[in-house]
Amino acid sequence: MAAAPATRSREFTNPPNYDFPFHRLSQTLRDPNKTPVVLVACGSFSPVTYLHLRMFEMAKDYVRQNTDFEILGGYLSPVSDMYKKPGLLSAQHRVTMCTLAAEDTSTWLMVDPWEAFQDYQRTAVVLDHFDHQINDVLGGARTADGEHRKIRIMLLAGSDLISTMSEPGVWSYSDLDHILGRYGTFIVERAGTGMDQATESLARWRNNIHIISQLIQNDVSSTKVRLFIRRGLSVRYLLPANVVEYIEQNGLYLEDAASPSTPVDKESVAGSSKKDNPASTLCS
Ligand SMILES: Nc1ncnc2c1ncn2[C@@H]1O[C@H](COP(=O)(O)OP(=O)(O)OP(=O)(O)O)[C@@H](O)[C@H]1O
Ligand SMILES: NC(=O)c1ccc[n+]([C@@H]2O[C@H](COP(=O)(O)O)[C@@H](O)[C@H]2O)c1
Repeated sequence: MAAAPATRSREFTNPPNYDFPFHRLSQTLRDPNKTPVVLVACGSFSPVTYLHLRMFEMAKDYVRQNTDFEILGGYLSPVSDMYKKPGLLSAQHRVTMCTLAAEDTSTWLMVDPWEAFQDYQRTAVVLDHFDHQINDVLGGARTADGEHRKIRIMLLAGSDLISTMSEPGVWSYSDLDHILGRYGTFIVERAGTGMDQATESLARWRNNIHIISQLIQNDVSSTKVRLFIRRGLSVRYLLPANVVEYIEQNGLYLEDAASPSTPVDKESVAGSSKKDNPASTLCS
């Protein structure tokens, strides 16, 4: 297993009026023999879909059947507007849609707006922020006997995101070592990205990489949802009903491109390409 990298700075910049959400975080470990874990999914969520929410359920099943972890909570962390990805609606709308989705469809998912409402933050820093809030500020978890346990933060991602970790220039080595060496990840298989390709060159952290097969293939993507809306097609049952209503009420995604810097014809129903994404060169 890779050696844990040195601890980073614990200085974090919070957006104005920021409070870390923990109303659904369990801080009691049911099984004292297990390692408490919180899952964090980073992404655009423009808009959030049922697939984003299902990733957490898939991870929960996987964890119960294959690991000695116990999941105490899950977070969606929408990326900052400064990420400037094509189709990225304002953070305000994306955070609201994620909150509507999580509150309405789940009992254990929360939305953390920390990353969304400030300058772009690298994923390694986002995970450090969660570690700080959950372990340093909230004090981690306790067993039924009152014994303290540190909660492990782990990244939950689709295989397309993980495959970018093998692309030159997108992630720095030290960030990868921090994310995969110190925290670890659950990778949900995604149509169009082979797992071998996705985990190519990440072998040194293999003990911290858990691969989850999609037993029911579902290839909903935010790109397809945006395209459907622009074409006047229904997106009902691809995302939670209250999110569909919010999109309709606010007339979202009707414009040709949410990002003025990127022509809309770079998006296709087949999915967005990281290579076309100006935000994809993000090494520190
Ligand atoms: N259908 C899916 N299967 C597996 N993982 C998914 C799926 N859709 C999204 N994810 C994962 O969810 C996370 C957040 O994704 P993101 O917000 O980029 O959604 P997206 O649908 O890929 O968006 P876009 O189409 O705008 O690129 C990423 O880790 C991504 O890999
Ligand atoms: N170097 C990095 O930290 C790095 C590189 C690429 C993507 N990411 C993150 O991955 C997520 C990608 O989201 P999308 O799949 O919507 O592009 C975002 O949260 C982004 O911040 C981080």
